[in-house]
Amino acid sequence: MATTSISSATNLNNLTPASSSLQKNSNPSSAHLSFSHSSISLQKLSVHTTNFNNPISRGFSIFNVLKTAQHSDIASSARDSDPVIKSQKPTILVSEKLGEAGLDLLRSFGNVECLYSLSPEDLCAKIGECDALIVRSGTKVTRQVFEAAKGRLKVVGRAGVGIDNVDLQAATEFGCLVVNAPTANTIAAAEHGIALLAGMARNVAQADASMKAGKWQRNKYVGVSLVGKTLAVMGFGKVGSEVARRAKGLGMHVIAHDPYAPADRARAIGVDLVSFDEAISTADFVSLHMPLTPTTNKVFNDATFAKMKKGVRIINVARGGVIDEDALVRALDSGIVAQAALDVFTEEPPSKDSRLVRHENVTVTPHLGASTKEAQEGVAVEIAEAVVGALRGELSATAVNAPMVPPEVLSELAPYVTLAEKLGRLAVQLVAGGSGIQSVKVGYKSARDPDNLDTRLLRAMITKGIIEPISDAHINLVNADFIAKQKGLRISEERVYVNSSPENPVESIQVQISNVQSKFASALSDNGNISIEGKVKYGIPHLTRVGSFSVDVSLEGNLILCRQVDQPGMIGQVGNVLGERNVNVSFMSVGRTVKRTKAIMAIGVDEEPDKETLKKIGEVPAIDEFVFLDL
Ligand SMILES: NC(=O)C1=CN([C@@H]2O[C@H](COP(=O)(O)OP(=O)(O)OC[C@H]3O[C@@H](n4cnc5c(N)ncnc54)[C@H](O)[C@@H]3O)[C@@H](O)[C@H]2O)C=CC1
Ligand SMILES: O=C(O)C(=O)COP(=O)(O)O
Repeated sequence: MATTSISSATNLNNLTPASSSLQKNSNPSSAHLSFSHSSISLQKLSVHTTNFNNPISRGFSIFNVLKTAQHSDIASSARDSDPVIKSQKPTILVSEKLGEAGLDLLRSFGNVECLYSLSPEDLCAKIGECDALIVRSGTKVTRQVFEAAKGRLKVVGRAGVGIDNVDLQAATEFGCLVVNAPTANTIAAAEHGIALLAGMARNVAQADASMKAGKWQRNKYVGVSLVGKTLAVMGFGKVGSEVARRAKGLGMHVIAHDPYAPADRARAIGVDLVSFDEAISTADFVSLHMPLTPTTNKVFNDATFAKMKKGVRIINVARGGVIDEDALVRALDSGIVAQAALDVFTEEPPSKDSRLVRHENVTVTPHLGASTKEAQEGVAVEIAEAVVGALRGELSATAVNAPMVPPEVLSELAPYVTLAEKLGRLAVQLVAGGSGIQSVKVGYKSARDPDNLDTRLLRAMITKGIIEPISDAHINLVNADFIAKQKGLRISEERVYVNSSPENPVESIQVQISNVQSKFASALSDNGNISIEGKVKYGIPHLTRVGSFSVDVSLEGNLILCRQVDQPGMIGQVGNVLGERNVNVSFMSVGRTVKRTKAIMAIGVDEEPDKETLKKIGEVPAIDEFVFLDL
């Protein structure tokens, strides 16, 4: 039995329903939940629907979890010719140049707008109309962008590797998935690194400029050889290891520093993994291939240059920010660094009078590492597939800020995901006004080994079900844990082994809200928690227990729960009230603990009964309490 705590709770005032209990004779208008801190009422429970002709409209894809609309050629040509449907297609903004093959793929799915020179203000003004944004390194996707999107932006696709230009924290808070294209430009970046290494060693750029200025300076541009020299690769990931492989081919001795790289991968290429200090102090050439993170920011500075061999040469095709550029100018001036070849800069483009760029021992290129035809086509397709997949509700293998849930797990969990959300929604509607929700316990009964049951999705959906009806938050797999934590909601999970078919990932899900009053006292179990339980039957979510009462109703439409004295004729009496008011009953189920004592009646209704109808139900003599729930 495993219990996972998500967050510790403070008081969750903003999850406090304001309405009071729905005990018998209460004003039926209170049958409609309203909440003290905002104007959100039960009406909010009708799931937000944008409804383009694809599944993102259905609230949770990764978001609503599963793809429901498949993309066929017929469907897409119909969409293209119908102006109404066309306007319902997702809008994908491409803010930097992207390869045609990727654009074609995007166009087959959504309305694609390519706007390549948007100012930050223009981007913020535009983003509220977009479902997806595709950028390269030149667009800063800041918190302001996510704020301006007002919840519409679902995916940011980074057509490349580095995501340092995207505010990931803000993306996560706003429930926006960020995907990148991590593989298609690896070789291009590695080749550019090698080009800079060899070009720098032989002064190719400087000699070229000199000749174009009419000079012939053979003595000035004597270079250094690469063979037998030591190259330190800093960051032994995809690009770094390809640089290492190529440098070995040039006869260099290659060492690498990477705190996270497996030693056997390095050994396989004939590279020694060493400490940071050993790498920088023994190398003749230092090539940078780590990402820009708070840890790597300006990691090459006065102190680290001072540890390097005099006359060292530096190549940077990673990110400008890993170098303190003023310190590099000082190291170049003092001769510690003989030469530098730089593709990337702290500020891009750097200022025209940048001392670093103008330094005679520095070779520069304008962030061209990924800029080969082949890489750009590859990156464009890689990112287009990831963005389209995300918009369809699939979880991308290249998601940067969401847990990976493989497609087979997603499809298996689909009905349980709906069950989880509905149980969350139902449970929160049972909380009485004045109660602050702090702690939710979720129990999964399953025949599966805990390692074989990924509950993140279910937990996210329960969180969604609990929080969305009573706040403005839109919750998905990306932001569920963050928002729960932010709201002081602690969700603990418990998996209980049951001896049933392991074919079913989950036998039942129980949601308990602790330490609260309930507006439907019968929903409280013996331990005082609001407790409901559900199962998936024939692919349809069912409510199977309320408090200590067994019931069996499919979780569709609206639900009235009544507690009454278990006696003949109750179903008929309530049915009559509803029938007279033209409210169609879709199903009914009665559950009791002991014969002829108390029973719970669960009534599914197609229409929402008006106040008068609810009042009349309350007036049926044997009914002790009732509650109307919007699923
Ligand atoms: N100039 C350009 O056009 C391009 C630049 N890049 C940049 O190159 C860098 C590497 O890209 P990939 O190899 O694809 O990424 P990667 O994620 O495969 O490799 C990065 C490696 O850096 C390592 N690392 C992290 N922190 C480190 C630290 N403090 N010290 C040493 N190593 C550390 C990681 O363990 C990882 O192995 C990224 O910053 C990316 O943005 C990538 C492609 C094109
Ligand atoms: O992929 C990366 O990290 C790059 O730096 C490439 O940047 P770009 O897409 O060419 O602006």
